[in-house]
Amino acid sequence: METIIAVKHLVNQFGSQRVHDGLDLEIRRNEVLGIVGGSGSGKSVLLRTILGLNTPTSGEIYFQGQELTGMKRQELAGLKRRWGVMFQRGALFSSLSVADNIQFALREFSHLTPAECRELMLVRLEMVGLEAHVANKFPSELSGGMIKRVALARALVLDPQVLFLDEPTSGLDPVSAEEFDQLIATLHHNLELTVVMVTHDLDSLASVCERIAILVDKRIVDGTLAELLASPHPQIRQYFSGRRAQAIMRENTWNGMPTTS
Ligand SMILES: Nc1ncnc2c1ncn2[C@@H]1O[C@H](COP(=O)(O)OP(=O)(O)OP(=O)(O)O)[C@@H](O)[C@H]1O
Repeated sequence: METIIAVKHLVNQFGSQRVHDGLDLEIRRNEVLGIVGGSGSGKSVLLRTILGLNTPTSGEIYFQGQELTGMKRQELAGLKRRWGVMFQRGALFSSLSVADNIQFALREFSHLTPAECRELMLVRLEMVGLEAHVANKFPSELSGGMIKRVALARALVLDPQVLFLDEPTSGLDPVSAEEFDQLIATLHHNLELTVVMVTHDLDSLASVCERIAILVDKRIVDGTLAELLASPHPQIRQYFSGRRAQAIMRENTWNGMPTTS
């Protein structure tokens, strides 16, 4: 499968703390990649570096073969318009209605008329399973699950090639989290989206992610969930050894899924 984003030889150091040390990662077109790792292992810093929100100590990021690091700001902004990002907790503008939150980037970056923007906004609302009347509400009037869906609609508004999700199911009850996972899987399938999600949610890993990149020893080890569960690496074993992980492994019946007992 074609590589759409490549991270090469990435080093991130804050003072004396080295978070990434020669990290390589390939994101393949049209896959759902889960990024996992223990608390403080550097998942957010990795995501922020790929998104251009953190300047790395050294290393390169490529998008469709073009090196982003060192690219002119305007050129970079043009390329990144093809990326949708859903930050943790939604990060909606609290003073704007749902409609205006979703239309924000459209107004800024597209040449659509206000009527066309509204129409596209309503299409995105429907895509994420929300009814049209939600458009008139404000973030404070929404449930946690609805906020996530609005944030997802906003991330999809410019028709991205790549969708980045930071802890998409955090704070949701198990039923809402499962529904959200299903929504992501459906959108991935219908829109042929490449999806990159940082998550602690083992259900999401099991049900949505086709490949998993785990941060260990300041670098990435990647594979399918089955491959990582079979890994002899002590930190990977430790990450997946909790009772919750064991329960998920028992509940799921993938072909060839090994057990770690
Ligand atoms: N801007 C910064 N300045 C200094 N240290 C930072 C900065 N950003 C992150 N760090 C440090 O880098 C390390 C990795 O942080 P990061 O937020 O990427 O971890 P994480 O894997 O996302 O953790 P969690 O799962 O708990 O959110 C942490 O020790 C953090 O304190």
